[in-house]
Amino acid sequence: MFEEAWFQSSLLDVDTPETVGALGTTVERVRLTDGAWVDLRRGWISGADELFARLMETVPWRAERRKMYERIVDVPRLLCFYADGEPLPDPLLTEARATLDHHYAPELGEPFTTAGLCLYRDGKDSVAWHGDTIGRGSSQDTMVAILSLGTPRTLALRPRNGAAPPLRYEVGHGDLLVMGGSCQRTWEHAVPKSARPLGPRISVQFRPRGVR
Ligand SMILES: O=C(O)CCC(=O)C(=O)O
Ligand SMILES: [Fe+2]
Repeated sequence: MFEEAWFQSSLLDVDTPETVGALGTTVERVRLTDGAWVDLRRGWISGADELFARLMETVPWRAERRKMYERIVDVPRLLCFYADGEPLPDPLLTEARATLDHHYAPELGEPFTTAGLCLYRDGKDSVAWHGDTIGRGSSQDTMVAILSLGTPRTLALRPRNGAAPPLRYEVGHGDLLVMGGSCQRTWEHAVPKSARPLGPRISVQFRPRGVR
């Protein structure tokens, strides 16, 4: 139902063939404080309408509940996690990951092995301020590469020490944003709720083993 609304308002690129673009010099790096950085590659995947539709359809999206401040609350987005060694839900994501590995392996020193998928059904879905610090990201430099599909949303970043104002990146259909260096432990990120009626967004987070 909600995907129809999004397609009616977009029909962005139905005639464009699905392509995972090159990275190389198309990636723009923004250096943050404390050894954190963000890479941006707008329009990395073109012709991604069909990919979006396939993921909506084929991923076994799950609602989760979590304990927060002594209460059990609904997680405000749907989730699906592909562990190390599990096949990704779409061949285009496998190709995207191979392209990331080719570009980042020299700097990262290891491949991206897991994929976390989030579905933000509308503007009320969100992720609160956090760093991906469940695993090694709490103590080591690492990378988290995020592919955005569907409705553009704001990905906000702020330093944990409060020394700089938050940054806001509008991440759109087919865009790649990579958080690197110390970003998970020295900065936090969030996808804030929006008061505007928004269509759905899918985010695919590629992470190395042991980063969560
Ligand atoms: O949706 C996004 O782009 C970010 C998701 C995120 O930060 C997470 O799942 O850890
Ligand atoms: Fe995160």
